[in-house]
Amino acid sequence: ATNITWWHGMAGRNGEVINEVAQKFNAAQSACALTPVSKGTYEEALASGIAAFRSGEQPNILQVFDAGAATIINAPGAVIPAEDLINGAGYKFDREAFIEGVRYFYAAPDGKFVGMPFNSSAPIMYVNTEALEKVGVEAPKTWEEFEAIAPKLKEAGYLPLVQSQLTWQFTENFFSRHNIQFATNNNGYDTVVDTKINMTDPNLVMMFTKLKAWADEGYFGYYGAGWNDNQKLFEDGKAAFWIGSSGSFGGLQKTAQKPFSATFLPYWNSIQGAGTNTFIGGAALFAMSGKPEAENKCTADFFQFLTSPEIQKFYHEATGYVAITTAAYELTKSEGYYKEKPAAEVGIQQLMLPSGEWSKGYRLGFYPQIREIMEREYGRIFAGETTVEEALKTIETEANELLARFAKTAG
Ligand SMILES: O=P(O)(O)OC[C@H](O)CO
Repeated sequence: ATNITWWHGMAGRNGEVINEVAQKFNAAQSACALTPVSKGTYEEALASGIAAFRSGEQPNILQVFDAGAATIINAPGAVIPAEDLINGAGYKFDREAFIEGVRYFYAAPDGKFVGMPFNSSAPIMYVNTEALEKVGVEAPKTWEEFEAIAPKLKEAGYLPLVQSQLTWQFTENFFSRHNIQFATNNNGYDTVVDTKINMTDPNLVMMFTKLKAWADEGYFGYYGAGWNDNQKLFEDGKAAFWIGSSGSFGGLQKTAQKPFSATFLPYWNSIQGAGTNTFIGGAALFAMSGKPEAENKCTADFFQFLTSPEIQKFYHEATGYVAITTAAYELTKSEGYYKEKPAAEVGIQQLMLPSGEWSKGYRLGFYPQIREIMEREYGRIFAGETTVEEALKTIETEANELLARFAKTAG
């Protein structure tokens, strides 16, 4: 068989499921043997993949997360667009088979899929149903409703709110959920040249001012920037709400000590036009160039295998990442899975909420580094070392420097 490798950035339950997907592919045919290799986090997988490409040691397939989209799509000659690879192998790539949210995110400006959509997610709100029943309150749809019930939850001994990613959930998706422009040049999708980020938006200032006030009042817990730093209190049943990835659903079913449900990421009712959809999180798979023909054919076979409704459904149900093709979503629905597990449908429903001009996410260069700046400054806000205004201004200034630098490297 022809051997191909797949570098990824997943751990825990989601890492196990990657191995199961590879086993299914290997069992389904005999021409190709796929080996998945964990490279650590998403950030580490991207960095390893780019470094390996420079030294000619790249894997056949590299998983790249949303924040790395601009980096990989603008890396000259690093990848073969998924669509070209699949069509070149004799399959027919069907853009329309994919749900709308994934159609543009990893695509070139002309709509061609550069990345192969794989694990797509939405930031949703997980709900400790026992806590809500005890206190006699409903899960909030808006942050105003959250503010109204937070004192009651605290009074009953619960930490009202935790989250796992202030960058993705309270920054990038804040702009989507409230339909506010995040960056110039069409949120960066049109060009990398002279693109500037909008971190000093008064609404974002308000969101972080509220989070800090909630933290001071004991309504919100912040335990660090690591994605796993903040979910334990929810798993243990001590927090009422946790904003997490829909892709954490599979793992949470194993770790949650208390029954839970899920609902949409809240928004501010006071912000006009709010309530739009969030954009897809998670990651896509990129076929790296410089590989022999036979290996590329195996990569194409694997990508094609991934689009089958059965594999999609398996992956969706095992992890909580959304079904990325309409056929897989319909298949899952028709089998009654969401009747049994309504929380598993929340992610895709949130992606399918009415969209707005600015709810489509962003494409910004050096974005993993920009997130590091955000994490540093957000940490300083909660440690009381800076004000929200100062922190956001610092992020904006440093991010714009990085964006200008990226425009130069991308030519
Ligand atoms: O936890 P995931 O895989 O849904 O990813 C969340 C973000 O999109 C990562 O940037």
